[in-house]
Amino acid sequence: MCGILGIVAKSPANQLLYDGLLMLQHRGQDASGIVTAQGNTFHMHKGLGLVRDVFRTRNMRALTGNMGIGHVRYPTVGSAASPAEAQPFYVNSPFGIVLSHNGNLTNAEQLNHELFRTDLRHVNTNSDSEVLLNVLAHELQESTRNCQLDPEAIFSAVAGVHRRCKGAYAVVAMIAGYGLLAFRDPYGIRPLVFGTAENEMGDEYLVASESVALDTLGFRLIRDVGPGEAIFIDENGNFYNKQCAQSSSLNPCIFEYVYLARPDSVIDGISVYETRLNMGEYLADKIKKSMSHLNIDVVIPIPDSGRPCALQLANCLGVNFREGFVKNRYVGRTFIMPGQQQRRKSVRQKLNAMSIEFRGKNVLLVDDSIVRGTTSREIVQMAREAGANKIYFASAAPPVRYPNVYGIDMPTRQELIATDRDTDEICAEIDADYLIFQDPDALNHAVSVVSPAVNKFETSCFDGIYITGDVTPGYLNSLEFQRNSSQLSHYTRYNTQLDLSLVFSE
Ligand SMILES: O=P(O)(O)OC[C@H]1O[C@H](OP(=O)(O)OP(=O)(O)O)[C@H](O)[C@@H]1O
Ligand SMILES: NC(=O)CC[C@H](N)C(=O)O
Ligand SMILES: [Mg+2]
Repeated sequence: MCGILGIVAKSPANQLLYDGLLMLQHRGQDASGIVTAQGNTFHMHKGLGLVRDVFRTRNMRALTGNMGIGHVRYPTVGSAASPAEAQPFYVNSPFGIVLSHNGNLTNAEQLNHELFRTDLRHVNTNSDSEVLLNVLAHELQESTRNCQLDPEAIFSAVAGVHRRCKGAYAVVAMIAGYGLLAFRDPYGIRPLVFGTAENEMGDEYLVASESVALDTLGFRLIRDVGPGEAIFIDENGNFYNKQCAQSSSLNPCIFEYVYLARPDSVIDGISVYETRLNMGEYLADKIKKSMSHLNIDVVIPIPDSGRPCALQLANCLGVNFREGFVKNRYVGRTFIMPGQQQRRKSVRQKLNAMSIEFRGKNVLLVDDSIVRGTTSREIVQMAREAGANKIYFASAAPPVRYPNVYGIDMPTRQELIATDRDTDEICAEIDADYLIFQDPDALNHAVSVVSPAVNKFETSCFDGIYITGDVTPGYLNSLEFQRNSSQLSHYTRYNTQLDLSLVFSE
């Protein structure tokens, strides 16, 4: 779930891109990058680390031009420590294309072979996003073989991408000297919205993973890019769009609503915040039925993402809501950090329990989800150390039992705490006195009730159903094998201050 961004503005785009990436930082903490276009020239700066660490004033100055794309990375393949896999990616032919990708291709290996053997293209990293860019480049070359580059040729190239690529992809790309292209896979798994701002010189456009980037940059949300749809905005601000997939159906990833997205974003017409309140309400209903024998003194959220759900849950139960954990605002999201050791250590650095809220009380801790159990294990222990009497734990999502292959980095069953464990066993594993999970139907309802127009979701991590149809047990086994054998390189933690930035423009 990386963050992607694209802008066609009427004045320099560099600061808008930087500010927009800051708003998407929660979607990727490992690498960041920006490419701007001035005429036919791209200016690129990217590197490992947070947005604020990768870009210095001199880098920003070199990013000239009114059009650009950006990326914040949370890797699903390759290595978090590889500066070469930071995005955007660039190919020089045809025309010069740069691309930012959120998602994960499930047939990257096969495409890689095809690109090398048939399309005569070289992919230099382990990134599926570089594969995706080369497929787009090849299809664009084909679609412009006997005609000029125009929106129709571009849309025909995207249709080719849809025919060849499997998995999840929300993409922004720039074609040198032409404009900004954005598209979403035929299932619309990962989010992508666009909006406009009126300028005396004409309309400006912004495309982003989440609407929160539009809000803060002063753009008005127009709508989401549809599943399978592509939009193209030329350098002069002319807008074109087309459905490029032979068949499409909207199935947004439900985990975006549970955890990934910011609560103040609206995805596919659904307010993330509202869904989290609903999750709290539905969980309260379940608690009233199954936990009525337990005496809860206080509801305590696990910051940050557990907060809206916990608040509503406490309201519905009529129990006091208290902030028992203080969050260190300088420590990022732990779930998307690479490496279990780093994640465990960071939970302790990030959250601290105030014993006044715990001592002698029966506390109900509420989080959005339990995935590897890193947070819940530490948190329960901290609550015990702070003197809690009984510790109950509630998760706004059902148990995560299956790997995700669509852009969330949890490809192996062994890493999931719910694998081969029932609720009682998970409860024992995190050392809580009682554990309760949201039911899958209640979660679906919590999201779909906000906008009944969307009633199908990508829910594979909860039910093991992979909607793209190509994810076989054999594929999952090979993913697990690859991950287990490459764990050392994947989980190597890097020093963000090392001079690892790739600078193309200085
Ligand atoms: O069971 P786990 O593997 O620990 O994963 C689940 C936890 O990770 C996330 O928090 P995170 O710290 O990433 O971000 P947040 O501040 O948005 O809650 C999520 O909100 C849960 O707290
Ligand atoms: N989380 C994502 O969207 C990852 C994008 C891409 N697969 C990468 O690893 O860089
Ligand atoms: Mg959390």
